[in-house]
Amino acid sequence: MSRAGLPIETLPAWALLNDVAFVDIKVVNTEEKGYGVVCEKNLSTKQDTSDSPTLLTAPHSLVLNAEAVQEYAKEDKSFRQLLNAVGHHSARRDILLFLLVQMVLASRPSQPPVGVSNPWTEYLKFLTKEALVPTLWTEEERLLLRGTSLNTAVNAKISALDVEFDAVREPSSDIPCWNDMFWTSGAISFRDWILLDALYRSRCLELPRSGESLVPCIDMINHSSNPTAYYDENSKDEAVLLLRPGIDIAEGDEVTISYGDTKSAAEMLFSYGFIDPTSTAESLALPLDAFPDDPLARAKLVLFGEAPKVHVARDHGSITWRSPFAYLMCVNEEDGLEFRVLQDTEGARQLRVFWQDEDVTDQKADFETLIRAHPLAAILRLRVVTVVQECLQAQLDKLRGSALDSTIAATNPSLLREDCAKAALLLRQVEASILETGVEALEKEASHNSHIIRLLLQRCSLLADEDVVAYLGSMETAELDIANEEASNEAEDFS
Ligand SMILES: C[S@@+](CC[C@H](N)C(=O)[O-])C[C@H]1O[C@@H](n2cnc3c(N)ncnc32)[C@H](O)[C@@H]1O
Repeated sequence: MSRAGLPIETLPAWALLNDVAFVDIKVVNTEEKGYGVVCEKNLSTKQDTSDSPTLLTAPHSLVLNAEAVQEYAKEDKSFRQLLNAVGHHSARRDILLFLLVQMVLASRPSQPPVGVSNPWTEYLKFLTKEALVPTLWTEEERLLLRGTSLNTAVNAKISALDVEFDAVREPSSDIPCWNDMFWTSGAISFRDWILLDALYRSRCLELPRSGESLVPCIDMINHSSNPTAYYDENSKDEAVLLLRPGIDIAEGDEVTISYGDTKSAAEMLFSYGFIDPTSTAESLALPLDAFPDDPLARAKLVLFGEAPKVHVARDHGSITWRSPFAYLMCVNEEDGLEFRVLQDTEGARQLRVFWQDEDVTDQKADFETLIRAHPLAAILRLRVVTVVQECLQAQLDKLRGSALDSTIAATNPSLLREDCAKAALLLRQVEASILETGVEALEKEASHNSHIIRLLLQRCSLLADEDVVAYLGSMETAELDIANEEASNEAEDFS
């Protein structure tokens, strides 16, 4: 759907009409970040201990959240029909449906109306440049993400959006005007739905009282790791932009906020379409597969209830990791794990998990603590460390095995936008570096753990236990293989 655009120079007039107040700041076209906000005079909060100066105020009536969507629906019959047919699923989906209606209105000013115009219909015309989030990358560009933690996530998101678009389209066929838009004229496409999702994700704010919301004009503020401003809601429920304390900002300087200082490079690229190397937390999340030969794998996955992951983070060079599922994955019946299906008082069947005969269903994500009292705790922990290490190593191998140069060489360069290639390269470098440090740290942790186990076993004469000996034996063989490999690599070093 082609959306009409409005020049940014007309935003002050829109703001005036809709009670949005800009104080000493204005929206400009920046070089690389699309629109942004700059100061119109020098401002300082260095000396002043009074309240932070307000730079922008937007009335509560313009804050677009789930509640506001319900209010708009009261005024607009065709939107209400659409919302009742396919909405009330989540705040996000309701807001996307509202934006869809505004997008239709903005693109078909002379056609028979679907929906009622409101300030958002015009405001959308200022947002013509979409964030380059990977769901909007071409298929060729998405190949640049192979081997990164985003590869599966982006493809899964596109599939989920496809399912969601169908769920929106199907019931709308019973409403004549929407049947025409979605089916007969085909004016609304899947691409439009992807665009709306990207727009929402890259501009959504978390307000203290209104929750997940879009706020016109405050969504023009770009991100920095050294932000000069922050947003909030005041006592009149207006959304406000405030200068941070202890800030000196000169006329012409950009005013920035933080989009989240704990977001990883992959999360920043996924949600906002850029990676700021100075501000991303050094972390990544990888999917973790259950053991294919584990007879309890299905029960463990059902009980766990969310996609199993390994989270790795690096802070000042040292690695921390977290993977609640890895702990559940590494315990079995012989260790004291048991699944039972129990019937509650209303007759519903529930999957419960028992550890050492105790119902620990409520602690399913904390087997790290539960295993501590087990006589073979050190061995269980070693299993987990090995699983996590293998997960990181497999990801590193994937990343190295899909080098960016060869992907670019195999693709028609005119099909790749420079910004996408640059962002993919940066993501690959960041993730490879974290994975390398992670694999090294986990190797050390595994070898330290097996050393401790050996000492413990010697002390307890547990070496008689055949299973333990066999397990340690296989660990040792693997370690020996690595050592031999290293020795043969060294032999090629003629220096
Ligand atoms: C909330 S909007 C900010 C206004 C936006 N620049 C515009 O033109 O409408 C967020 C988008 O701005 C861009 N952006 C914000 N901060 C950035 C930064 N530090 N570097 C590059 N792009 C940035 C990204 O495209 C991001 O998805």
